[in-house]
Order: sequence, then structure tokens, then C-alpha cells
Amino acid sequence: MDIKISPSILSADFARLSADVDKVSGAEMLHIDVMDGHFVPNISIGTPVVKSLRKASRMFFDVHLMISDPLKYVGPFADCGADLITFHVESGSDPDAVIAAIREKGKIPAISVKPKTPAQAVYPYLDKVGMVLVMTVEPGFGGQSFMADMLPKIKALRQKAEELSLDLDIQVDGGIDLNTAPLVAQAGANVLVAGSSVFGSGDPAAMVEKLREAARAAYGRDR
Ligand SMILES: O=C(CO)[C@@H](O)[C@H](O)COP(=O)(O)O
Ligand SMILES: [Fe+2]
Repeated sequence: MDIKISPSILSADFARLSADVDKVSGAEMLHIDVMDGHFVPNISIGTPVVKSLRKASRMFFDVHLMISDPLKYVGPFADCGADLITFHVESGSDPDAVIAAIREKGKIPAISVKPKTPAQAVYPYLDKVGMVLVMTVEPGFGGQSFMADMLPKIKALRQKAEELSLDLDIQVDGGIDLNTAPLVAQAGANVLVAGSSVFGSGDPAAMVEKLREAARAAYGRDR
């Protein structure tokens, strides 16, 4: 599997967002966290920011919706420039309807599980999405510690995808740095979101390269 790095702008400097995004243009994706203060206890950004960023960057936009009722917002985020839209299986919308709405907009659907939700909750959708996101922290905030007890969930999902002969991207989000990148890649994750480790480093571009190398060297070693 290709290793992809998706720097999370939640840890960028919002007053200098465009300049910070340019620093990570060597990454495969740009992770954009959308929080509504209801599904998660924090509010981040919405469509106006995505729309402005779309004019400033040609990167692949990986939009992570941490919102209730995502079905209502698929259209607006797709129209603002999202390339891939992730919603949560716990969000309250019918997953099949959300997936269909994302596909209708010509975008890639992805489904996410919070730490307390078992991998099995997304098994019925694995052949309908392009990516599954395993949260490795409770969603809502950047800079939290990686939950190592999520590693078996990543392994189970990679195993299930292989059983179904699916070339599925498995993304991880939360606490990914040079220490945890090899662990998640070893378990079968190939898309790594990283916020504070990238934008908190002196050289975000170099950190993207280092994370990719660390994940590549470890990918699938567990299996
Ligand atoms: O979705 C979220 C948090 O809910 C993330 O995308 C964070 O932005 C990741 O930040 P770090 O843990 O990498 O600092
Ligand atoms: Fe995220």
C-alpha cells in the first residue's frame, strides 16, 4: 500500500494559514478538521475556510467531518473544494445515504470510528468507501496522546479488507509522531494524519518526509 501523509491544519497558525499549508505541499493530502461543538466538544472551521483554501492550494483536501447530521453538509463541503469527505459512523446520519451523497458529488467517501466504537461497526461499508479512519484519540482536540489500544482495531480492519480483497486506505488520526508512525503502519494503517508533530516542528516539510519514511519502513511488518 502507498503511504500517505495528511497534515492536520488544526495545529497550523490560522492567522497564516495559507503560508502554513504551503509548507506541507509535499504531503499527499491536507487534513481539514470540521467540528460543530455538538458531535465533539469543540468548534473549529467551516465551509468559508475550505473555500478560501481551495483558491490558495492545489493539494488533495481530506475533510474530516466531526459533526452531527453530516448528510446535511456533504453538498456544501463538496462544493467548497473537498476531495475526500470523512464522516463518523456514530454521527446519526444513515451511512449508506451519506456515502451515496458523497459519491453523487464525485468525491471519495470515508467512514470513521471513535475509539470506543468497534471495527465491526464499519464492516458493512468497507466495500462502499475509499477509506476508513480509525481515531487514535477521542475526537475534538489536537495534541492528545496516542491510544495504543487502537492498534488491534487497525489490524482487524486491514485483515478484513484483505479478506474482502479490498485495496482500502486505512487512516489514523491522533497523536501520530515519529514514535507512533511505525506502530500504526506496522498494524496496517497507510494514511497518517499528523497535526502537532508536523506544525509544532521547526521544519514541517521535513517532518512530513520523516513520517512517511518511518511508516514505509514499518508498513505491514506485523502481519
Ligand atoms: O481529528 C482530529 C482531532 O479530533 C485531528 O485531526 C487532530 O488535529 C490531530 O492532531 P494531533 O493529534 O496530530 O496533534
Ligand atoms: Fe481529524
